[in-house]
Amino acid sequence: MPPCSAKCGKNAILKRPKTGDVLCKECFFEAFENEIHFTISRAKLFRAGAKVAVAASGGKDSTVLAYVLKLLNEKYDYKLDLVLLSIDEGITGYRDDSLDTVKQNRDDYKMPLKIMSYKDLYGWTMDEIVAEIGRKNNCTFCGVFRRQALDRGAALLNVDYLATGHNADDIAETVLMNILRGDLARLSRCTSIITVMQPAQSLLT
Ligand SMILES: Nc1ncnc2c1ncn2[C@@H]1O[C@H](COP(=O)(O)OP(=O)(O)OP(=O)(O)O)[C@@H](O)[C@H]1O
Repeated sequence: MPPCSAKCGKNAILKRPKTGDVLCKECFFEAFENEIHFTISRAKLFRAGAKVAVAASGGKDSTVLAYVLKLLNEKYDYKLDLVLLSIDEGITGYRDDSLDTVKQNRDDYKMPLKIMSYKDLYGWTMDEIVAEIGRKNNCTFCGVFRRQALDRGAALLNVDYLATGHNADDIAETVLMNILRGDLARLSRCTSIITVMQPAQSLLT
């Protein structure tokens, strides 16, 4: 293994495609957290005292998002009130498992958690919808319902911002999809690895 590019004396464990740096675990964490802090502070993403809902799916992206926002909030004293917001689509064997991870995030990061379910909001679980309409286009319906559920959850919690987690692959996929659709307006807006939105705005932006 080559030595860490940050010259900390340790051996590197990974090479960052973004910069070409080879880094040890500790220096990668530091570089990653510094970049996110730089993005937040340069763009003035949050105002001090704001309430922020982290959209928590239990997957890796939103788990990292919750972790890093909590860490930076404490380290740089953003003065944010952080809460977790999860949507239970009612997909047996999928979301029920990942909600266990979200509950673990709640306990580990000591953040309040609000779970909103399709059943409560719309009267149907996703399993019931699929039983009725079949699997064709079910992901499209589910995505639209989820975005609306997140907006409604954000309004209910009276938050100022809703933060969703996305990685570079997600962004590349979105850019390619927008190119294939010829959607230049959306293409030009796709710039950040963390998308932070006002709850009143559509999550489709
Ligand atoms: N059921 C959900 N409840 C709350 N937030 C969600 C839910 N599903 C997705 N999100 C939010 O939207 C982001 C992008 O979701 P997507 O379905 O693309 O999953 P992903 O890229 O695999 O992210 P993750 O690894 O966090 O699941 C998530 O990181 C999360 O912030």
